[in-house]
Amino acid sequence: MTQILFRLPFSSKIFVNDLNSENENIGFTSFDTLKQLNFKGNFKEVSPEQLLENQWSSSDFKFTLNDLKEESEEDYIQKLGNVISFIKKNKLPKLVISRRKIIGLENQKINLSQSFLNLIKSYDNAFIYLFKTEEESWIGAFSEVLGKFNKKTSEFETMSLAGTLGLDKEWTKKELDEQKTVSNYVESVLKKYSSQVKISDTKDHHSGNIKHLRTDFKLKIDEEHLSNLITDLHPTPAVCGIPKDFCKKAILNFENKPREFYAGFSRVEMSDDVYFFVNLRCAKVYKNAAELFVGGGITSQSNPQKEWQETELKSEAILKNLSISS
Ligand SMILES: C=C(O[C@@H]1C=C(C(=O)O)C=C[C@H]1O)C(=O)O
Repeated sequence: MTQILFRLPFSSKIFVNDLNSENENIGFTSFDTLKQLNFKGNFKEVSPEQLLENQWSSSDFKFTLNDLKEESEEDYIQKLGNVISFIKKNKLPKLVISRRKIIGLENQKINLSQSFLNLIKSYDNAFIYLFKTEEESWIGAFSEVLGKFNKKTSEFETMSLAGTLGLDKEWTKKELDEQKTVSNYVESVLKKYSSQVKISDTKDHHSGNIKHLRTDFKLKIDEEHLSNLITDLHPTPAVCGIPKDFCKKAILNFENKPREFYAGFSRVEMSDDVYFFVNLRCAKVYKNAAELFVGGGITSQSNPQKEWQETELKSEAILKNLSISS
């Protein structure tokens, strides 16, 4: 059965699609935009207790991950060395590279309903979701907004989110430049849609054990331009790079497999607002394993060892909330 559970940022309500209508008010688009997955049904609120009455477990899935071998730290660090040479040669401000961390589940299972509830408790500011179809299941929790459109006021909001450090560390030029690249890109796209774009100061954005730099943008747009604007914005240099198409090709060459829904985006239509969230801090769950997708912005200033550690830190966002048992 194709079902999705979700909770919007700063909300206490959990929704499930009720399968009773043909409406498709929630869906996901893959990073390369070639795959779309929409869920039918109206949204029905459910309580945590109701969720736990009918628990989703990885042991009920039929799909398995065939190749459980993951990219080693050594291989990833070596690859990042090549990425940095490529960035220098092509004078790229930034290129986002990712990997998959694999958690094998030999004689173990993940209680996905409980994991979803754990994520809700951990991340008040995040969009949290869990879905399963006949072929795949994903779970994710992150707070990066690609767009939020209010149907009554026509106000559109987005953010530039980049740069990653532990909570106790001080920002350096590397992260400030990296985030500025994203802000400049977002501003240049938004200016095509309005001459009045409001831009906030840049501030810290906390996400569990790490922090990012964030700038907010607001403007008014015609509703008919919403989907073009989203297509224009995606993928931002927070998940891809500059120039966009050149970096998309480079990502395909450097990464071993397509990103699927990782670094793509979701669309959630509620009565007043339409939300688009960047799908980061997420995992694809199989009967025998979970694949955690993690990446980071690489620049000519990057230190490969630190970039590896950054992906390890990011993987904890989901990993420490997975309810795994034998
Ligand atoms: C690419 C990821 O995160 C993105 C990249 C960041 C960075 O490079 O510092 C920070 C936040 C996200 O926009 C990820 O979580 O996998």
